[in-house]
Amino acid sequence: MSPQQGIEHVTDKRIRQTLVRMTLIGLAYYAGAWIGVHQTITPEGIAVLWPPNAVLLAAFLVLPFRQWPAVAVAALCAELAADLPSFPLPAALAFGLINLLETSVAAWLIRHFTGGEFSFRHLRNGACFLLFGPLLSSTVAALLGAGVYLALGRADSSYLMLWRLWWFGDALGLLLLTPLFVTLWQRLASRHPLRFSLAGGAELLLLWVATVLIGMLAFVQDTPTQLSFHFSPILLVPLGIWSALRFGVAGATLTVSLIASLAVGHLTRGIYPYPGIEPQDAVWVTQEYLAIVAVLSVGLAILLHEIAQQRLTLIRQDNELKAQNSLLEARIAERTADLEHANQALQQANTQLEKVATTDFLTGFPNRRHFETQAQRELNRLALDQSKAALIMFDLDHFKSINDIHGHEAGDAVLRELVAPVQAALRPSDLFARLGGEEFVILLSHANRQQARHVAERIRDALGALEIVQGTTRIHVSASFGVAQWDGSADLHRLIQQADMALYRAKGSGRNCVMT
Ligand SMILES: Nc1nc2c(ncn2[C@@H]2O[C@H](COP(=O)(O)OP(=O)(O)OP(=O)(O)O)[C@@H](O)[C@H]2O)c(=O)[nH]1
Repeated sequence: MSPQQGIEHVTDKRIRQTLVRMTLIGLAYYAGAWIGVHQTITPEGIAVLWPPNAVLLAAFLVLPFRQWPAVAVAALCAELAADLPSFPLPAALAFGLINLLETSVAAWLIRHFTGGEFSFRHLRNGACFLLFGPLLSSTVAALLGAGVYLALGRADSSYLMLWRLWWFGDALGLLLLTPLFVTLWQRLASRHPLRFSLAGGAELLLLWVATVLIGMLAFVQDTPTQLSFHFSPILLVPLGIWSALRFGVAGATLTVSLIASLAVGHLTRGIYPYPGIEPQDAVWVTQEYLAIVAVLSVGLAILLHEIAQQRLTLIRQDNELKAQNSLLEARIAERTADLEHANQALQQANTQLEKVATTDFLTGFPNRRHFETQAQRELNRLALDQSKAALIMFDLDHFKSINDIHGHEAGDAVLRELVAPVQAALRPSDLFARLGGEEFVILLSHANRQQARHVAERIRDALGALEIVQGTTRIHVSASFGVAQWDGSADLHRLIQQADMALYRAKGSGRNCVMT
């Protein structure tokens, strides 16, 4: 299908739809007018309710604005068809225009103040309908309609009486039938027009059977000789409430319509419900009664629907909130895990950094800086205890020659391998560090000069026995030692200086010896 053909197809479909709707509305309007004239007029000539305007208002409420002119034409034709046998053309035209004005103004105001798609599902919509429909538009239309009646010269009533007749009939028609038509229209247009369970159907049947039975008794003016119990129309109110509670707006509008048809059926046959009052007043009271039943039942149904909707919205919002909460919790857990991970990595990096900062990279033993910190702390502790300590410094002999002869790598290997025998000669509490180059230092806690000298000799022997294998070469080393006794007050640097001077003397005395 080409785009042009597509557009034509859509246009044809719209025209067809509009024509079908015009026909349906015209027929419904005509049927309403016929029922209004033939089925709702009491022997006193009072039209209890006027249905065609309810058809028109429902159409204006549910159809798009662009279809309003078609609706108006259909309604006008139907009005003329219904009126012309009994009224002259100008009067029929005037009635049609008044009805159109009443319903279109009401629909425009209702839709303007409710916004969006209209339905009897919100209290605001119900209130706007009540205000702008039966209360406002019908009142004003009745002023015009009564004027036309008076102008025709056929009425034997006063203008005020004619206005009241018109208003009550119109308003009651709108009140009882517009919610029914709108709700049924929307039900039929929806995907699931009828959703009924067997139990629900049975309950509805019971409700309507009860309504018919009570209605047959309630709208009859009984005399004391008939029944000792007076069936008042008030007995039907609980049934209206029942329908609202159990069957929503659709059920309530149908039940109210059933009650209305029972009431109207009796009134038109000259049977009046209220004992002791004039027939005309009984009609007024019945009209008021029907209006109250309609407002109560349909209003309650709308209120319940709105509460249920709000409950659903709350549940949905609550679920969304819960979902967002769990999402948030998951994110927080994720972030916390990330943070813990980062924290661990940071701690590892810190430990690594601290190790690098305090360790000699070649031997893996404390470096000078770390030794100085540790040793100073140890001396402070020993000073408090008034304990002894001694310091050994040793330096490999002719290390330069090892580097020169065997290479720097071999020199490194010597430095690495001497650590184990030195450590083996020490206690775990002794502090051993590489000061730099081929120079090492040892702090011996609780040791005097003599004990330190023994340790130094033990290390010297161990180093002398050390054989470092480099390929085919075997390297032997010796070291010179300087020992200093801590005097308990001198600081670490002075102690190192004294040991260094002793070491210097050892070097001067031919090396491979211990000097104190
Ligand atoms: N392989 C190697 N050599 C080092 C390292 N640190 C210092 N040296 C070398 O150690 C040597 C020290 O030489 P000197 O200070 O002359 O001392 P010596 O040759 O041991 O002579 P005396 O101490 O007087 O017996 C230098 O050649 C430095 O380059 C190191 O980490 N690895």
